[in-house]
This record gives sequence, structure tokens and C-alpha cells, in this order.
Amino acid sequence: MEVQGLCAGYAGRSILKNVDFKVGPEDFVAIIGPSGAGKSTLIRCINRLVEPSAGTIRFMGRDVVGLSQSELRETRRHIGMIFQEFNLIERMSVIDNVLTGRLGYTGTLRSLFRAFKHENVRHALTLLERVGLTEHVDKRADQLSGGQRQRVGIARALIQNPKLMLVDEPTSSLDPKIAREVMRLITEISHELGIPVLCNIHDVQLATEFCSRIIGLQDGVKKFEGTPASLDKSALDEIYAMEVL
Ligand SMILES: Nc1ncnc2c1ncn2[C@@H]1O[C@H](COP(=O)(O)OP(=O)(O)OP(=O)(O)O)[C@@H](O)[C@H]1O
Repeated sequence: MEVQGLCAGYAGRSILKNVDFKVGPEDFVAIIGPSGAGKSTLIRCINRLVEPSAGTIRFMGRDVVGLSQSELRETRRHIGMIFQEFNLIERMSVIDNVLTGRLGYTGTLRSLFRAFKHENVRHALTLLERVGLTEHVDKRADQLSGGQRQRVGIARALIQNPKLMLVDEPTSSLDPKIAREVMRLITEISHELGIPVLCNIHDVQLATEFCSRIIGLQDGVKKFEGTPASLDKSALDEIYAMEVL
């Protein structure tokens, strides 16, 4: 995926300013920066949950920004998303929540469950085993802990067979130990399945520990891009310069 000259905002207020970067096939890219820097906005522009006001987003050989609604639906099938608040359907079982990840292919919930394909169910069970939830497949989502809920969110994103994962603050609702486990799981799976990841994360320590490349945003401007090793004090000062402590 290649982003060039990306600008976006809300109600005439400019947030992202001319952001450029690439995500290669083996990348796990973290976006860090102070609160309000535009990290979530950037992630959400990639699949046009937020509409960019300028720039291009090349993905699978096309510019996402110029796609029609039906083309966008088709493209979104290839982009898995993991959310801070998990976004599960609380009263549904774990496995049914995972199967909703196939909605991009089947259209509606009813058609999804009517057209329950055995291969999808098998795939869901395999993914739930991989994320360590085999014993919980029939439980309701609201009976799980935060870390378990995020594991359901990961399996739901993976059942799309995505070519890119967008991850929006996956650990903010979790305690530090569980947050580290969840980051480790996402990193391992990304390597195992060869799926590149773009991950918005405010925890710099987790970003440097798990990600292959880091982008630092400040007030919607890219102030840093490099490896975790090159994220030194002066780079951090530059990214967080305007943060009031
Ligand atoms: N839907 C919206 N409507 C209007 N303004 C918004 C909307 N979403 C975000 N903003 C504003 O855009 C700016 C960037 O928000 P964004 O959530 O992208 O930042 P962030 O870097 O992810 O912050 P945080 O780390 O606090 O989540 C903030 O000033 C925020 O208040």
C-alpha cells in the first residue's frame, strides 16, 4: 500500500496534512504520536471510513480514494480491521462473531447464517484455536474478558483472508500484561500468514518492541519514519514536542 499527499479533516478543520508512506508486504508499521495527532484518522482514511480530502492511496493496484461505493465494498473485503473497543456483537456467540467477518462476502447477517458454509465454520474454528479460544467458541461475547474479546476481534478480521490489516489502538482497553500478549499475537499471526499491518498505537514501548517500522505524527504532519532502533530521544522530542505534560 502506498499513501501519497494524504489530507483529511472534519467539518472544514484540517487534521492530516500531506502524509506520505508505504506499507510493504512484510511490514508491521506503527503510527505513534500525541493524542489528537490524527493517528485514528489516518488509519480510517485507508478504507475510507473517513473520506480523504486530497491524496492517493494505492492498494492492490488501484487508488482507493477514487473507488465507487461498490468498488470500495469489494476492496474493503481485503482489509481486515481490529478496533480498540473490539466492536463485537455482545449477545452473539464467539464463533458467530468471527463469522460476521465474512459479511463483506455475503451481504447481510441473515444471508450469512443461512449460507453458513462448512468451510467458513471450519476456518473460524481454526482461527479461534490459533488465538487460543477453542474452549470459548459457544460462549456469548459478553462473557469474555477484554483480552479474550480482542482475540475474537483478531479472528474476525482474519476470516476475511485480508491482504492488509488496519489496527486501531488494539491495546488501549487492556491492562499492560494482556496488551503485550495481544500485540505479540498480532505480530506472530502477521508473520505466519504474511499479512502486512498498519497499527495505530499510543504506547511507544509496545510500538518499538513489536513493529518493524514507526511513523511519528504530530498535529497531522509526519515528523518521523524509521526503524524502532532509530527512534531516539531527539526523534521522540520532535514527535511529542507540542505535548503538554
Ligand atoms: N468524527 C470526528 N468529528 C470531528 N472531529 C474529529 C472526529 N474524529 C476525530 N476528530 C478530531 O480530529 C483530531 C484527530 O483525532 P484522531 O482521533 O485521529 O487523533 P489520534 O491521534 O488518534 O488521538 P488519540 O490518541 O487521542 O486517539 C482530534 O482533534 C479529534 O478531536
